[in-house]
Amino acid sequence: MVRTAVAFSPGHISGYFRKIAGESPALTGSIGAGIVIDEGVLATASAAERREVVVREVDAGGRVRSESQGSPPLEYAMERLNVRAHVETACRLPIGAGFGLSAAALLASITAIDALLELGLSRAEIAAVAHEAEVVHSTGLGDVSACQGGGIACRETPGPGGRITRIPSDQEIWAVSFGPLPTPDVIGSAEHLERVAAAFPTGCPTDLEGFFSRSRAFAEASGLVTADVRSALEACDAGGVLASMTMLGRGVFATGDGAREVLAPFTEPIRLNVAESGFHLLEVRG
Ligand SMILES: Nc1ncnc2c1ncn2[C@@H]1O[C@H](COP(=O)(O)OP(=O)(O)O)[C@@H](O)[C@H]1O
Ligand SMILES: CC(C)(COP(=O)(O)O)[C@@H](O)C(=O)O
Repeated sequence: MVRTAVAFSPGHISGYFRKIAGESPALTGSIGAGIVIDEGVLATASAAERREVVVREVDAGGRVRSESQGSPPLEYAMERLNVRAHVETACRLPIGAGFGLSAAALLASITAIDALLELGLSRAEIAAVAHEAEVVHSTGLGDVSACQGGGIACRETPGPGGRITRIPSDQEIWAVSFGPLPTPDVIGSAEHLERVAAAFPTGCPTDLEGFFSRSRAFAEASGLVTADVRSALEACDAGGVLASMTMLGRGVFATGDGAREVLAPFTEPIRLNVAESGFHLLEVRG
């Protein structure tokens, strides 16, 4: 039997963020808040002579919807660790749509590689490599920080070692995705970042409602709302449903009575729960 290690990381819907630029990738990141979600990325690592990554998007029944080879941030992380491995990732949520899957893929894959090759990395070391890969590849700023634990996470200082407060919640979250919004296009643009910084709300939320109101105010002031997102937000407003835009994706997330019904006419809503915990190893076989 081939020896494999399997790990999971939750994804993260960012509600609002502000880039904090530091002198190195480790000191660069974002502050802001988001929901760590129970859907994310499952990574399976096995021994290989080269660095190989297979990325799969699967449906609710586990059937493969799309398959591709390679993941630049993940290959960067393997290079940084000076290891070779074959990694397969699987996710049910769409990639690039603001569900923090690049960070989840990194955290799950590095955790699996660490177990497979018995590298002895601590959680903080896994998060540090994942965060550096995100920053270097402009695929995220605060998702790795958030996905170290569960809840509605408010990041008060940048980087995976930063100060984070977490509020647990058993409220259902409903999300729709109209397609990707490439993260590098936004966080690599000085103009976008300036507007995003000016839109940043003050203080950390103390409950889900406070998180939604801050997220929505940010989305409106950020200039990032697209026409399809606008239509869904207006429908939520008309139905008295708390909602905002998935940062950074062309999507909407909502909560409370009627959220699913209001979003259903747009495209199939996805049901999510607030995660209870962060990335973790599931098993080592063989
Ligand atoms: N499930 C995954 N497995 C491997 N790599 C991934 C995965 N999801 C995202 N990535 C990497 O991250 C890049 C997209 O990053 P980004 O636009 O930030 O997506 P997201 O919003 O889902 O985090 C992809 O091109 C790929 O290199
Ligand atoms: C919003 C974003 C910069 C990107 O998030 P995603 O597109 O999901 O990778 C996130 O990392 C954050 O700092 O809040």
